[in-house]
Amino acid sequence: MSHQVMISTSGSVLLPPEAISNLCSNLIPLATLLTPNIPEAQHLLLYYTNPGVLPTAAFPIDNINSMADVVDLAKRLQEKCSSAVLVKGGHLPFLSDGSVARRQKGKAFVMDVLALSNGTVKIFSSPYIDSNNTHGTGCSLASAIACNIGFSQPLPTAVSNARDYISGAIAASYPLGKGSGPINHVHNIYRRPYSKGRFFDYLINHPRVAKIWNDYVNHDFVKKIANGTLSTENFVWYLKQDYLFLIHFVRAKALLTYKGTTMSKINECSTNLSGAIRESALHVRYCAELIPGLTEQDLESTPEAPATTAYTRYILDIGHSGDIAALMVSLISCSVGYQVAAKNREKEDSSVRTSEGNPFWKWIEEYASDKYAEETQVQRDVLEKLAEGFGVTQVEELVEIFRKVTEMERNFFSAAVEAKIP
Ligand SMILES: Cc1ncc(CN)c(N)n1
Repeated sequence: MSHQVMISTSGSVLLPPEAISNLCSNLIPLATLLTPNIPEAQHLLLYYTNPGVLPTAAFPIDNINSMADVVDLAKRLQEKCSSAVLVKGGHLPFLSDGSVARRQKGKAFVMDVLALSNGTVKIFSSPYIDSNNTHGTGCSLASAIACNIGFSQPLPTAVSNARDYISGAIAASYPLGKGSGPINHVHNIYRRPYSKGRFFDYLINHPRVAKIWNDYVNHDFVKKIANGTLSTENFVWYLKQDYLFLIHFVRAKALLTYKGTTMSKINECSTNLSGAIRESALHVRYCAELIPGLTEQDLESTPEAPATTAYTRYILDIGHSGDIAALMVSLISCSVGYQVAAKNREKEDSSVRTSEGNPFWKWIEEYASDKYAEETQVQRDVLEKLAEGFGVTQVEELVEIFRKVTEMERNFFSAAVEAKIP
């Protein structure tokens, strides 16, 4: 890793032109990622387009008027140098409508644009923190990304986690010395390994979980639902097993409600209870549509498949032996995973999915719906609030619970694809 500041936060050009050309010819070709601020990105782009004319002063940032301009800058620079490029927007906060905030900093977001060498672009956004103590932000961000890459995180995850770390470090900084104070690098040393409001993201990106989560939310079963190639028999097999699953899921939710010791917690948990009951009624209707004459009693008397037994008993066991946090974590992969899985398929184009005339498409619509999103959001909010008080060992135990249930979700989908129906 090398970190070289070309243009400081205050706009001073810190590298002479010869050094910039050296940087571009010798160092940048070796880099995995460049992390320029906007003036640096403009300087570098100019060098690549016309190496003979290197300005000695920074560009005025006024010529960037929208998010699209930053995306364009990142993409053009990425195309010129072969490494990925993260253009940092800390100098130029945006409003939520994508326009430049200029003097309305309180309402603004910091947007960073990552242009990857495969042509994709990712935009990261976080609330602008109004602080003078931002000294060393750029160097620390680059170092944190490098550390995360060292932990084998994919580049977008490494960037996202490093940004969280930096936001926490700015929020927890002190005005030390004269002028801009430093960010607080040790802000999370004795604390939790995730920032406020990001516990769920921490879970799904955890090295022991990430692959299983990805297999689950991009499972062939859901792909086959989305393109209509699943057999009706396998879909009905799944609906029956899922109906049995939901019985125990609702029981576990009831247990969660029981564990709530304040009226507001009881209220939040019971909202979700009715959501799961609504889901099971939907399954009964689906089954009756696909196989006329099939009743709720038929669903109830279906023998449980091993994947159903394993998953439901595990959740109920956590419900009996664990606390409210453990039970919430054991239930959240189920709720949010379906939403992500359905959304992943819904956003694909018609060459991969078939919504018209596809008897299973309603399944995608249900789990990608705003109603379902509202229900999952309530659960996420409750969990994030709880996560503000988790201890270090507790976090490790919760990761393991989440890993297990996510694996069981994946296995449940696999069982539905693989079921041999006579
Ligand atoms: C097994 C399973 N997981 C999740 C969901 C969505 N609540 C569900 N219905 N069934």
